[in-house]
Amino acid sequence: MYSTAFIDLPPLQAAAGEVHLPGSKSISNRVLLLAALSNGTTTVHDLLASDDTRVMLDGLRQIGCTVDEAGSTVHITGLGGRAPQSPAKLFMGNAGTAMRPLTAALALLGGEFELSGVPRMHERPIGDLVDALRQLGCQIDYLGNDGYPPLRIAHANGVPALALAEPIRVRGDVSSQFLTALLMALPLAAGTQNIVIDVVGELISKPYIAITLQLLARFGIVVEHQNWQRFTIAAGSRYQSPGTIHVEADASSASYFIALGAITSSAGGQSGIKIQGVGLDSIQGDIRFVDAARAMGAVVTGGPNWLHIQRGEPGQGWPLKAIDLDCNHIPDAAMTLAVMALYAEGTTTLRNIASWRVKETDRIAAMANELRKLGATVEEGADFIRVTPPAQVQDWKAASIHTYDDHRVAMCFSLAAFNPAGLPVRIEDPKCVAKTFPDYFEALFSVASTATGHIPVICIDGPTASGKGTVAAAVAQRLGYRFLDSGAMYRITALAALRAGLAITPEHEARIAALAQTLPVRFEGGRVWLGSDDVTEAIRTEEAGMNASRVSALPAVRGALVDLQHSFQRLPGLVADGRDMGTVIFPDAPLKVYLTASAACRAERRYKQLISKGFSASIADLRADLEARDARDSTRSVAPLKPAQDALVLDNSDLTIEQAVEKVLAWWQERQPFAGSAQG
Ligand SMILES: Nc1ncnc2c1ncn2[C@@H]1O[C@H](COP(=O)(O)OP(=O)(O)O)[C@@H](O)[C@H]1O
Ligand SMILES: Nc1ccn([C@@H]2O[C@H](COP(=O)(O)OP(=O)(O)O)[C@@H](O)[C@H]2O)c(=O)n1
Repeated sequence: MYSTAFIDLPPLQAAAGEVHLPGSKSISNRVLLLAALSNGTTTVHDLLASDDTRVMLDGLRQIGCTVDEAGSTVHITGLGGRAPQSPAKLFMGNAGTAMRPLTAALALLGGEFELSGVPRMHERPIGDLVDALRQLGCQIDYLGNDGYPPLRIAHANGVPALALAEPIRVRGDVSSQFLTALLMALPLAAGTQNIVIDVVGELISKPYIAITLQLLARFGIVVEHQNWQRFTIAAGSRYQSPGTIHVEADASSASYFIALGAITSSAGGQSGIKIQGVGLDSIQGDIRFVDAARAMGAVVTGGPNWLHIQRGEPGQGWPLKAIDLDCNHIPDAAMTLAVMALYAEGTTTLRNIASWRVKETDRIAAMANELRKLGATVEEGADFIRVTPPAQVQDWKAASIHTYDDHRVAMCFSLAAFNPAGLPVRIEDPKCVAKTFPDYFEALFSVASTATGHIPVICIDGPTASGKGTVAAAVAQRLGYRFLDSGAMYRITALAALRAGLAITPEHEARIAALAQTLPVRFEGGRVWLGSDDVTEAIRTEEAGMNASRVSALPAVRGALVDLQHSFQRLPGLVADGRDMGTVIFPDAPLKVYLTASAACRAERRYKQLISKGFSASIADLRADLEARDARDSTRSVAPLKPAQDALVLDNSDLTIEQAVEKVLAWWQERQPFAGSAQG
């Protein structure tokens, strides 16, 4: 996940490959509860890992279900007719998909329970559900405000006799979750008679009730409905685990990759985007986004658990066709259409989207603002948005996209990075995607590509102990860029040579170079690996530094390490530190910094660094060593240490680390084209 203040997407050109999307939240929590109510053990694959599924799992453990977790696979042994463990106090966080169905299920299972959540949960209504349960004869008390959690289910002496002869009435026009809760709980009470639920008022969010019914069927419960107003659970219904169940990937999350396939040409010999985990027969309402994408020109094929998307042929599906669509059935995914409209010929109108105004943010206003920043012409109304793309390539603008703490704004605007003007796009507060898709940008980068020249590189070169490594790593972290510690390559090569019994001398140049060419080096989680050896500490000694300096003077070794260093230039960008990053390895880098400090200052820094790690050291010796190393690095014939002609020199003798980092970031920011950046 990118937890940076912003992420700059370089201009992207193509996309191809396969993505696995996280599981749907609605399906995940329903499946967990149904498994808990069933007989036998259910293996749930591809469960979404999120706060909301966490509270459900914890709650189920508390009431006596056995839950074994192994990554995204969870094994749950349900109650299967047993009484739940009670009394229990359950904390539901802010998960409506846990609070409501558990309240109904526990009321019908018997026992004494208190259910509470975060303060915001205590402001979310549950009165309509409690009214329906009380109507049945359940004893439920509010512990705070009437109509809201926290609440107590007071069935210590078992479930009271339930009034099932008459239809149970529940309101359907506030939240469909109340009906879902009853539909999942009432099969527990099905005896010799049918159970009937009548919806009062027009039922909203029918696609979510459809998900509930589909999943109930997987767990052996058949529910008939008449026009979504009357639901009948058959007499004798009994929960039965299906054994194994896969949680579908989130269909709303799929919309970004469907759009990606629709607007990009293929790359690297691969053709189109393949989405794993959700298919054309998905039970989620947002799968209908596929129809809209097809109407705009996308070529979509699919099977039971996958989708494949390709851009249409020029003149047929590309550029995209503008559409005029009622989006009431796909409110969340429709935001993606508003960004696809940037790649369409003509004006796209998305109608019947009033609900956008009351979501995470006022989504109509947000989309209109940000689309305009990119150069589009946008008209907005109470319940529609109309988007006309920039007229000419030169009318596109480089924009810093404000994301309003709305995951969907962040994800859909990333698609603007494929603009024909070749402009980068800044996405502010990228971590807001964590709500449904924490690794969204990683997934995007795994399939998107661009010319290497478009991937920005910041070079930080300089003498030993000037703070290059420290500053470069901090700059990389702040920008969400990758980090190349090129010195480590030489340190590892020297270590590998010595371990292979090769003294570091010119006679061994060819053999050491051959070794460097196939160096089995990996950088993972802050550790450095040489084959299966963790060499993180071994390469950091002063001796290892000296050996690195010697090995780095061998031209063939330098040549052998070029490709390895170039391979670090990947999306979204790179910060590289060393001696010749700006002069030799990345000569076209848009920012080169030559970081230096006085010899006295550097000797002292190194001294402190070594002492703090528990090594003994002498300042005088260190200074002599570093001056010797500077001399060798500066006078060697190949790639000597010197500032690149276009490097900005930063003497940080009198700066703190933070000041040096800020200076480099300020220089970087000056080079960015974003207008109106909030965080620049
Ligand atoms: N501006 C600075 N002021 C004070 N100490 C610094 C500064 N920059 C770096 N240091 C410290 O100096 C030491 C050497 O820095 P390092 O990044 O390892 O240098 P290099 O990669 O150039 O050899 C580290 O302990 C670091 O914390
Ligand atoms: N791009 C690079 C990086 C390091 N090196 C060599 O590798 C040695 C160790 O590099 P380093 O960056 O890890 O060393 P320090 O600057 O941290 O002491 C340096 O003394 C250089 O001789 C190089 O020649 N070219």
